[in-house]
Amino acid sequence: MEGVSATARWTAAARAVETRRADALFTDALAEALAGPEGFARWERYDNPGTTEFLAIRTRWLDEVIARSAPAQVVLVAAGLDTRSVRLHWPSGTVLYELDQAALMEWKEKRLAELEAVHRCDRRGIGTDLTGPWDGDLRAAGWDASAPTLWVAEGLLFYLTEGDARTLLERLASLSAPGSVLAGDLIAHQSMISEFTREGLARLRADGCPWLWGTDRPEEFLSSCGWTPEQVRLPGEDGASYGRWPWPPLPRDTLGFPMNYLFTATV
Ligand SMILES: C[S@@+](CC[C@H](N)C(=O)[O-])C[C@H]1O[C@@H](n2cnc3c(N)ncnc32)[C@H](O)[C@@H]1O
Repeated sequence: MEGVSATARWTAAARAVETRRADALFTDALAEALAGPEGFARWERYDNPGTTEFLAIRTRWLDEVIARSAPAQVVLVAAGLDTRSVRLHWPSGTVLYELDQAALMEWKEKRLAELEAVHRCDRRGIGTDLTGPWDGDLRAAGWDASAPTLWVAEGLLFYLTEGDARTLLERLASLSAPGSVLAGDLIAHQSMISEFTREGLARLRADGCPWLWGTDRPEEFLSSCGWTPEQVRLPGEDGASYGRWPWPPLPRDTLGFPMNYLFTATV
């Protein structure tokens, strides 16, 4: 696994670390095996104050969005080594589509089979490039354009150029039947210039998986892509702390601090 795909092992390692805690916000029993030594090496290499805490909060927050929305079809846009198909309880009949780069999906299928993973929904993995015309691959896998979809773009948008992220979100909006929801995360532009993240950013760049952009106006960005923002939260804010965020929530215009936005939006 190379380039940006390898970042999936980093976030799997972060889920494994959370899983080991007595007060874990979720249990991902496969994360340790999926991360492997490479994932843990990256977890150490990219760690910044708040990074591991944020990844745990993000996972839990999106788990709750999924539980609340409970749509019949869910698409993990850049699924990486996510194991929600195994670890969440899905209403019967749920179809979960996982999109990610072909090499990653191939590796993941093989590893999940070796680990004898038992999926609790109808899971369909699709290898595709999210900067290309990927929706044909999704349709071919059985996705129903006439039914609402919950799209989950977790840990993806800042690895794309702003133009590619915009094209992707616009395409998701145009594909979405009424009642569809988009959930995910964005990084703040400030994080790209913060001293706190400088070393981590340089390491990501050196490893061929740089963060490419961020925005300090998440609501405006989502609206301009055809989405109506519903919830936008910084870690530590109401409903996005879980006792895991060690600092008070920072005002949005606190310059120089790394920040991540969690969001939901509707069409
Ligand atoms: C940090 S990982 C996040 C994975 C997963 N959502 C998680 O939270 O663990 C970023 C993922 O984006 C995927 N990705 C980045 N650019 C992509 C593209 N153009 N097409 C498909 N997948 C892409 C990578 O392969 C990788 O799995």
